[in-house]
Amino acid sequence: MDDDHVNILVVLNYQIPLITFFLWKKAALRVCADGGANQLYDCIPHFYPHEDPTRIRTKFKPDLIKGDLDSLRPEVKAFYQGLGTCVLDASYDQDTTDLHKCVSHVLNDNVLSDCKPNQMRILVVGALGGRLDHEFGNLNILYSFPNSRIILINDESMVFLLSKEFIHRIHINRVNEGPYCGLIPLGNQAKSTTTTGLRWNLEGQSMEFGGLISVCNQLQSDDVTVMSDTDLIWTVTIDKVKGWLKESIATTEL
Ligand SMILES: Nc1ncnc2c1ncn2[C@@H]1O[C@H](COP(=O)(O)OP(=O)(O)OP(=O)(O)O)[C@@H](O)[C@H]1O
Ligand SMILES: Cc1ncc(C[n+]2csc(CCO)c2C)c(N)n1
Repeated sequence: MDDDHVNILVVLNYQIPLITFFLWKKAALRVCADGGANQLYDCIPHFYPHEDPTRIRTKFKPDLIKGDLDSLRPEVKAFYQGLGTCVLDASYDQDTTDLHKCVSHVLNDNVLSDCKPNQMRILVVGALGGRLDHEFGNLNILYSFPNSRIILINDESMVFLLSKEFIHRIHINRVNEGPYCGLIPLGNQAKSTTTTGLRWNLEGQSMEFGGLISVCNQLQSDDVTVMSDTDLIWTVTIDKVKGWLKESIATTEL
């Protein structure tokens, strides 16, 4: 997380993980996808039970709410608009998800002056573990914007796409990440994948659903390399005790 990229946080309409508070501090822009704003509004006072709810909600003000706005509650919209949050209605589009609308806006509409799309890292919370159709929609975002840096993240896992165009060298921050990982050929057969740095490396094998897919693999090095003829989903677990999660709420300045 600590490199040259500009972090953009997108909050979805599902349980807000603890790591959100750590990512909030690191983000240059905070976006809620439609009902993601309800989640934020509702959960903040629970995370900070000793604080005045309005004061603490004001501290966690999103910059933007975008979507078809069929989930955003009127009092939540009014509250954040009153604080200056920009609310964008894209209800004319019923073919793409609210997450798609947010990511497309962030990448294409010059939301951060001086920051080009290739400098951005979009961190999405609330994408994993909920409704399965939404979860597939959320994974589909990785395939819809394959040349962008988009990470789905919760307190258990982080997930991103490895494009077949590159040989990937993934640096593992072992304080926060591991020990488990997976390489998933979602959608297509991967005819040949080669890895290093894993307990069960692939050596040119084929992977496909119904046959071999690499789940419950383990990290064995601080650097993992992956080369494949097909885009692959990479996922790695997040250590629940150390690192980011420990820092998450405790160090948030109020
Ligand atoms: N249960 C869930 N599990 C995982 N992701 C979810 C879930 N519910 C919503 N999301 C994500 O949050 C975004 C905003 O959801 P919201 O409930 O506001 O709208 P929706 O009408 O259900 O979704 P959409 O308009 O995108 O179809 C969705 O685009 C999706 O990415
Ligand atoms: C084949 C097909 N399946 C589902 C939808 C519906 N849909 C997809 S994304 C979305 C959310 C809009 O915010 C809705 C309603 C569609 N349009 N086309």
